[in-house]
Amino acid sequence: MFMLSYGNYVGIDMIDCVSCESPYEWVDETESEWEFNSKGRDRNTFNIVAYDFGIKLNILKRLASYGCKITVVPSTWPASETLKMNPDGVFFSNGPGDPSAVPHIVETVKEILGKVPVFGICMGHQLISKALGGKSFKMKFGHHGGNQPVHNLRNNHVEISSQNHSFAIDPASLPNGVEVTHVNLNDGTCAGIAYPALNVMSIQYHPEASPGPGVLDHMIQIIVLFKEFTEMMKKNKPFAAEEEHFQVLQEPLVCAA
Ligand SMILES: NC(=O)CC[C@H](N)C(=O)O
Repeated sequence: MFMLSYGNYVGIDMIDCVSCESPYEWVDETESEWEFNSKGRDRNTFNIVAYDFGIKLNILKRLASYGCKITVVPSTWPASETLKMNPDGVFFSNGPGDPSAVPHIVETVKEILGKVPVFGICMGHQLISKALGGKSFKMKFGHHGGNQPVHNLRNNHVEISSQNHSFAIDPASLPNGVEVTHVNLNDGTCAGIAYPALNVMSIQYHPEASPGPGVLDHMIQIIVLFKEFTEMMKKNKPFAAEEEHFQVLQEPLVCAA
C-alpha cells in the first residue's frame, strides 16, 4: 500500500497495485437483487473475459445480469491467452491512475481489438482509445460524483451519469472510423466512443453506478450500454441466427402454459 498526494500520480502505474493476481470465475451470489433481465436470462449465453484494472463489483453484477459468464483476469494477462479462451467478448474495466503509465496494457488491448467484441468503462475506455491511436490528457479538476450530464449523440438523449476520472481522451486525436458517441455537457469532453467496424464500444462514465433508488433502474437509459455489449456479442456469434429461431419455436409452448 502506498500513499500519493493529489496531482502526484501522472506517469505512475497504479493498476498493478489493485489488479487480481490470477484468473478466476466470477459468480453472482446475490442475483435476485440485481435481476435486470430475468426474461430469457441464460448465464451461459456469453463467455466473457474481464480485465481487472480495479474492477467494480457492480460492473460484474450488471454483466452477469445480462447473461455473461465472466472470467476475471489480471491486467498482465497476455492477449494470446485471452484469445485462446475463445471468448464471445472482452471487457476492460475501470481503474485508477494515468492511462499513459501502462503502455504494456495498451499493447494487450491492441492485440485484442478487432478479434472479438470489446467494451470498456472509464480506464477501460481510455486504454481502448489509446490502443486505437488516441491520446489522453490530465484534466484540471476531473469529473467526480453524480449528476454529470452527458449527451448521447446516437439517440440525442441527455443521460445523468456518475463519473470518477481525472484523465480524458482528446477526441481530435482519434483516427477516422472512431465515432464519438457521448459528450460531457459540462465541458464538452469525450464521454464515449465506438468503432463499429471493429465491434468496439467504450464509455468514460459509470453506467453500473447506483447513485439513487434501485427501483428506478429499469428507467435509467445508461444501463442499456450493458445490453448493447451483449447485442454486439450476439450478432458476432456464428450461431446467433439459429438461436433466435430456437427461441421463436419455444414461444408457443410458453403461451400455452
Ligand atoms: N474510474 C476510473 O476508471 C478512473 C479512470 C482514470 N484512472 C482516471 O482517473 O481518469
